[in-house]
Amino acid sequence: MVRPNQQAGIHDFLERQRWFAGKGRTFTIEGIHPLEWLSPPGVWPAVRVELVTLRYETGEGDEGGRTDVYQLPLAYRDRPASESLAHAFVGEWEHPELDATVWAYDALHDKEATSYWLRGLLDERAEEDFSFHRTGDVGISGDEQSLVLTAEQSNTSLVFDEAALLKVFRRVHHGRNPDIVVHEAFASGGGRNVARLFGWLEAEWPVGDGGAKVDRGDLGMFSDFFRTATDGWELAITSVRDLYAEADLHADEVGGDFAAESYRLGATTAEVHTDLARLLQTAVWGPIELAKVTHGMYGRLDLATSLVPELAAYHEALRSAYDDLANYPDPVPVQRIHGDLHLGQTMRTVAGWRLIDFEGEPARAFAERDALDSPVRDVAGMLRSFDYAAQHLLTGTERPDALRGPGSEDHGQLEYRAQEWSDRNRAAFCEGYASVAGADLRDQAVLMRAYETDKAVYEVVYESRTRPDWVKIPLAAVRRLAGVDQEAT
Ligand SMILES: Nc1ncnc2c1ncn2[C@@H]1O[C@H](COP(=O)(O)OP(=O)(O)O)[C@@H](O)[C@H]1O
Ligand SMILES: O=P(O)(O)O[C@H]1O[C@H](CO)[C@@H](O[C@H]2O[C@H](CO)[C@@H](O)[C@H](O)[C@H]2O)[C@H](O)[C@H]1O
Repeated sequence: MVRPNQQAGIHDFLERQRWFAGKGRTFTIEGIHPLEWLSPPGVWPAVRVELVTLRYETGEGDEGGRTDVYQLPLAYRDRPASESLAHAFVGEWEHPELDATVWAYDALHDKEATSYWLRGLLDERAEEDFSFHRTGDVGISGDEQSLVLTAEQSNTSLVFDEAALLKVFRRVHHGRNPDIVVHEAFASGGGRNVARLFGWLEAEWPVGDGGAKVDRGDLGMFSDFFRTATDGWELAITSVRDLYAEADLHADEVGGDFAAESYRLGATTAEVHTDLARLLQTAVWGPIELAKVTHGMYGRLDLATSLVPELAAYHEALRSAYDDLANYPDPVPVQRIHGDLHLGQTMRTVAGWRLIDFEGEPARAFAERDALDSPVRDVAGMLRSFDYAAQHLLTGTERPDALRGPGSEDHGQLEYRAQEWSDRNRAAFCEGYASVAGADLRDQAVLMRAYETDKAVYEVVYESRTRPDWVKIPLAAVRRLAGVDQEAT
């Protein structure tokens, strides 16, 4: 039974979380299913994972009536915790099993609670409805304290002693999590460009109202933590800032030129694709599969146009990119890919580039996320990302000083430089990719245009929902891809 205080506390807590994808939509909590306790009886905080099923009552596009299951690990205390946990407070309610009034906190922020996850992995703990699986030596003792990563995430990640990372999946589903499938394939088959897998936590829970049917899925993944790494997005935008600071210089003349890194990142991406093709399934698409994939693209464009009316003006021109793909005469090799590749999914370590987060686009149905696809989708995603890195400072609140007040006449010049930075790094990435793959994907212009269009359309919806100031960036790409602005690629 869901108690009113519990329901209200969890509802409000979800709405405040960066990782909650249902923000701004009306939803009700349909059920809360607790797993077995992680903590022993009689110990505070009492800790367990609770699975919250919610239903969107109304919504935009395809959201109405859909249900989602969110993972909420809770730490119950018999009195309020210190101020430092205030941001993780979920609510206060009567707890019949604990026979007490409890103060509930998000357990992942509570250092006294998170050791149950690390110990669970090291001991390969198994209970009736959850089990930890360890795939190798983690190299830590189990007494390490956790830190929650502050990165903007769709999930929540904890670092133990800068040695192990636990990513707790917030939206859970039946079946294997694609991130674990890919890391497991690399762990067993070799391949150096992704984090080493240490293990995962899996569970089962009833579907709907506790009937006989159960879902079985992954709740979290443990991996190597790259302690020396810097996020690719941060590195790229540092280079762009350097360029703006030296607006009289060209992209190849400034100290922070990024092209050599973009080239290496292209080569790493091609290596990852080669490994994925070697380790997991591959296939070749003919006309039937191309009709299916373009059907998805037309559908996403129609939905996006209904959500963001500004797209209507480009609708027909964008469709032509998909028409060309639907009529593509040659077979198209497909394989497992990353699925949501952008600079924020890359990390530069001292030993080279690494790719993270193989879960696919957060807005996509889980059933579609492990579908085979062309590597061109990932390359197109990265090309979009270089465009974002170059453009985002010219947009909204983050404009550099040079674009504010006196001197803002420089805007045209900075726009020109931004385009130059984007072109230079997009080209370097493709050349690096070709150096390993043996083929330059820019030569596959039909595929490249269709996938880049699909991504830009996705981004228009993503930005209009999450960062309206930034929607100009993908809209500019939409105009270019529709042939309205004849800029360089
Ligand atoms: N193996 C790793 N080592 C160090 N930092 C990592 C690692 N994996 C992820 N991160 C950091 O965590 C952030 C979020 O990771 P990601 O897998 O993209 O999570 P999400 O799926 O929640 O978006 C990344 O932007 C990066 O800063
Ligand atoms: O990292 P996630 O899996 O949560 O991906 C989502 O969020 C991304 C933003 O953080 C979003 O990426 C878009 O913005 C990036 C800059 O912040 C840019 O580099 C990407 O090219 C652009 O697509 C991603 O689309 C979304 O799925």
